[in-house]
Order: sequence, then structure tokens, then C-alpha cells
Amino acid sequence: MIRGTGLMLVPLLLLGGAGYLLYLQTIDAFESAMQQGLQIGMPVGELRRGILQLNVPVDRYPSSATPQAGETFEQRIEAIDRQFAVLRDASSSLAGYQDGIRRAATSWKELAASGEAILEMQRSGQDVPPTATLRFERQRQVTSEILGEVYATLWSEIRRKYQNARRDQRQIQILLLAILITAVGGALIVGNRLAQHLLKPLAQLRIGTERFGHGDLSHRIKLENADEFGRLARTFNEMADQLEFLAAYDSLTGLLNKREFELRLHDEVRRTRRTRHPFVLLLLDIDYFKQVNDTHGHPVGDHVLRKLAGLLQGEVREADYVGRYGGEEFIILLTETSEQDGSETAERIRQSVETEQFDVNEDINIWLTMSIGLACYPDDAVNADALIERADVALYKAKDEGRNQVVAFSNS
Ligand SMILES: Nc1nc2c(ncn2[C@@H]2O[C@H](COP(=O)(O)OP(=O)(O)OP(=O)(O)O)[C@@H](O)[C@H]2O)c(=O)[nH]1
Repeated sequence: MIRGTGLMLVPLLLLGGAGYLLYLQTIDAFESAMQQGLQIGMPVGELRRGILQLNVPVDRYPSSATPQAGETFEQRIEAIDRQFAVLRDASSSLAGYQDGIRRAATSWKELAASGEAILEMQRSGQDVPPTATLRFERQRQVTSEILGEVYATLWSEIRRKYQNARRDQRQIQILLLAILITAVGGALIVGNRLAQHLLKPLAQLRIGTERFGHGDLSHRIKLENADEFGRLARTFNEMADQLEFLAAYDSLTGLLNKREFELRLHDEVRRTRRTRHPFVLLLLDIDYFKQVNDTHGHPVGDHVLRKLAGLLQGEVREADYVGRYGGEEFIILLTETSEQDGSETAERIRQSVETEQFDVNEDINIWLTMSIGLACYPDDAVNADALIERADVALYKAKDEGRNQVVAFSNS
């Protein structure tokens, strides 16, 4: 899963990297537009302003040159010459404007020359012909217009660059937003998968062990995963199976133990109260079993108990319960059975035990008999404990009357 997450991040990182580079490019575009404005736009603007300020008729300069600026016409010419030099240097790298600036410079030269000629006439006391001032004024307008064209072209170029950079920037912002949304979506998916693959199984394992710790041996962890969690859950469930078996079954005979049998007996009483079908309880005790142990030893006694358990289990239906109730005492619950049918089954069991040979080997031949007490629910008792007591009374009577017989509580 971690490899999958890593693979998912690769395109995101590539997209993010590409987006970042494009973003840097748009910043470059802004900078270039700004540079153009500073290098050319501002000097051109200055020039235009300088040339416009020459609008005072040139023949008035010697007498009424603007006192505020403290400049003479020549000083202005020098200043404009310097600005042209700056502009020529700056525009050498911007081919698109060189022609316009060159034309403006040529026009300016003519303008400056005609201005100086007028000034010279003034200084030497000659009358300045109106044609000369008119030519000066027209030349001033032509120069200003050429610079105006350069200025307008330049700003429309700067505006175009700016707008392109803005558009690119918006597209990159959308791209980066899409990457962000994908990354957040991816994080949610990864988080969800993490929850599915790690947190959920961990929670199931925790709940399983907690319930188990509180004694609920029936709980199983439902995890089908093929990973470590699945293996852990299967081991846990196997352990729970074994513990549940050990808690419910007798280790020597494999029959239900006393505790588990009584639980089922109580369940059956509850069920019978609803269904009103009677059932029969048999208490069975081996006759003179002590002699078996005394004669052949305890291990042989165990062997006999195991074999007898198998025989009892084989004599009843699947729906019936067979338990080991004490040392050599057994108990059977015949579900949905009348006293009559229960007596017949008990008699059949008694005869089977009597005729069975519990041989250990060729040298040790063992025969057994059993005494059986029978009680019927609900005829003989009102609850499970009372029913066991009644069956025990009947068993006592069977023993008392000579053993190897079935006695029903109703007849005792
Ligand atoms: N081998 C073996 N013997 C057991 C086990 N549990 C109880 N016993 C024996 O069962 C015998 C029961 O003896 P008693 O209570 O005197 O009864 P009994 O000899 O069967 O005589 P009655 O019941 O009066 O017919 C004792 O010898 C116990 O040791 C067991 O798990 N294994």
C-alpha cells in the first residue's frame, strides 16, 4: 500500500514542479515588462516632456527664459541630448524601438539646429523671420509626435506582456489549485485506506482480546485479510476454539462437562416453556466401577470411561445432549421426548452397556452395567435444578433396588 501511495505522489510532484517553474516564468515576464517600462518608457516620457517644454517661442529665450527652471534654451538642448544618449544605449537591446528612437533623434537634431539658428539671429540683433519660428514649432511637433508613437507602441507592448503574464499566472494558479485538491483528495483516500487496512483490523483485534479477557469465549474476529492481521485473527480464533472446547467439554471423554450441560439444560427448560414439548433427563452411574479401578488400575478405568462415552453418544440422536456429570456418572438430555419414549431409550442404553465388552486387550475383559434414573420435564419438576434432583432420586432407587436397571421418578 505504501508503494501505491508513493506512486500516486510521483505525478503530483511532477505537476507541482512544472507548475512552480511556470510560475517563475510568469514572474520573469512581469519583470521584463517592468524593465522595459523603466529602461525605455520612462526616458521616452522624460524626452517628450522636455520637448514639450520647448513650447515657449525660441526667440523669447534670451529675454524670458524660464526663471523658475533657471535654464536657458542651450541647457535644455544639452539635457535633451543627454536623454537621447541614454535612450540609445537602453534601446540597443530592444530592436523594436530602435527605428522610432533613431527617427526621433534625427528630427530632434533638425529641431535643435533650427532653434540655435533662431537664437543666433536674436543674439546678432537680426529680425527673426516668422517662417523660421514656424519651422521650429512644426519640427518640435514632429519630434514630439515620433516620440509619442514610440511611447504608445512601447506601452501597448508592455500592456500586452503584462496581460499575457497575468493570464499565464491565473492558469498556473488553477493548475496549482488542482494539484492541491488532488493532493488533499489523495490524502483522504490514503487516510481511508490506512483506516481500512490498519486501524479497523487493529480495532477488531483489540475488541476481540477485550471480550475474550472478559470471558466471552464465543467471540471470533472476522478478518479475512491475507496479511499479518488476517493471520493473527486466524490464530486468535483457533485459540478461542480450543479454549471454548476446553471450557465446555470433558477432557477425558470429550463429552459436555457438567457446567456446559447445565447451561444447555437451562436453555432447554426455557425452550420447552415456549414449545410445550416435554423432554427427558437421564442420570447414569456405572455399577461397581471402583472394582474396575481396583482390579485393573486407573488407566484401564479411564479407557473404559472413554469407550462408554462413545457408546452413550452413539445411542442417542444428534439433537440430544450427553455429558459427564461426575467421576463415573453420566447425564443425558433427550430433547422433545415423552416419558414413555425416554424409558425405552434408557432401557436400550442399559442393554447396550450390559452387552458391550470393554476389553483393553485379550487378557483384560471387562463387562459393565449401569443404573439409570429418569425424570421428565415438565411433569416431574418445575425447573432444571429440581429436575436433576428428581433424576438423582430415581437413580438412587435404581441402585438401591439392585442396580442394572432404569427407574423413572414417577415410579419411585
Ligand atoms: N479411572 C477413573 N476412575 C474414576 C474417575 N472418576 C471416578 N473414578 C472412580 O469411580 C469409582 C466410583 O466408586 P464408587 O463411588 O464407590 O461407586 P461404584 O464403585 O461405581 O459403586 P456404585 O456406584 O455404588 O455401584 C471410584 O473408584 C473412583 O476412583 C476417572 O476419571 N477415572
